[in-house]
Amino acid sequence: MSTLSSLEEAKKSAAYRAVDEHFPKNSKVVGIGSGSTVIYAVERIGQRDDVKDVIFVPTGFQSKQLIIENGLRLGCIEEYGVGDLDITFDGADEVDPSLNCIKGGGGCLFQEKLVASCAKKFVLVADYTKQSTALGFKWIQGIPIEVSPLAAKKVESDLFRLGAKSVTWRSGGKSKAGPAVTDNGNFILDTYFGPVEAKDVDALDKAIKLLVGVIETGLFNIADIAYFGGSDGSVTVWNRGTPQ
Ligand SMILES: O=C[C@H](O)[C@H](O)[C@H](O)COP(=O)(O)O
Repeated sequence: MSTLSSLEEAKKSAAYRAVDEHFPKNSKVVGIGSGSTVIYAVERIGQRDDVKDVIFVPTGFQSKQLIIENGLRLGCIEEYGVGDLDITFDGADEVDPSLNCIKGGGGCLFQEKLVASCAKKFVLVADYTKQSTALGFKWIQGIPIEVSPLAAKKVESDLFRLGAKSVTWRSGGKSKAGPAVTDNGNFILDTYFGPVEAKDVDALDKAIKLLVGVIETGLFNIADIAYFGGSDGSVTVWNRGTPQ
């Protein structure tokens, strides 16, 4: 009998199916995202017999460890440009029916967007709690925005001017006094704008990116397909361009 909770089972079914349906034959370079769902994607990839010569590019410390622990070949994003990765698998914090998503709940948004931007295909894996009608409807802790520590105060005031309802400096929690520090040495401002309609996501992303001091936002509009595991073991698939 499985010892996984139904939420973990949901993540696992989504990740396993996404890998089974999309891992490219004869692939050379594959991007690996971060978070708790992508763990199952890497587990499934590690079970394949055609990955010995494939290079896996991580999106931060956690995914680097995942690649190593699953006996896969580790690469680095510094070697690759747009279109050089065959595919990237990654998790998401909230996804709308147009496949816009919020990412960065685990603080890995910058490297995740970088690696996804270099891939020919970007596949999301998530559990059913991430399916949403509009970004910010369910993920109310705010869009993660990675900022240079030097500019955090300045960007915070900019974000309020852009219409943010709240800006929270992500904390290091009990294990670190002061702000959380990303794998890139930056801070994260979790910024809540209220629900963002799909047609407004791009404009909001661009407006935030223009602020001096912003490294990257957790708004992504580059996914090709999303797999959501259900609590009953089912998997729902959302495709770009197909009404959900
Ligand atoms: O920074 C973290 C990433 O964007 C994750 O992919 C995202 O938070 C989803 O994580 P999980 O699969 O644990 O829900």
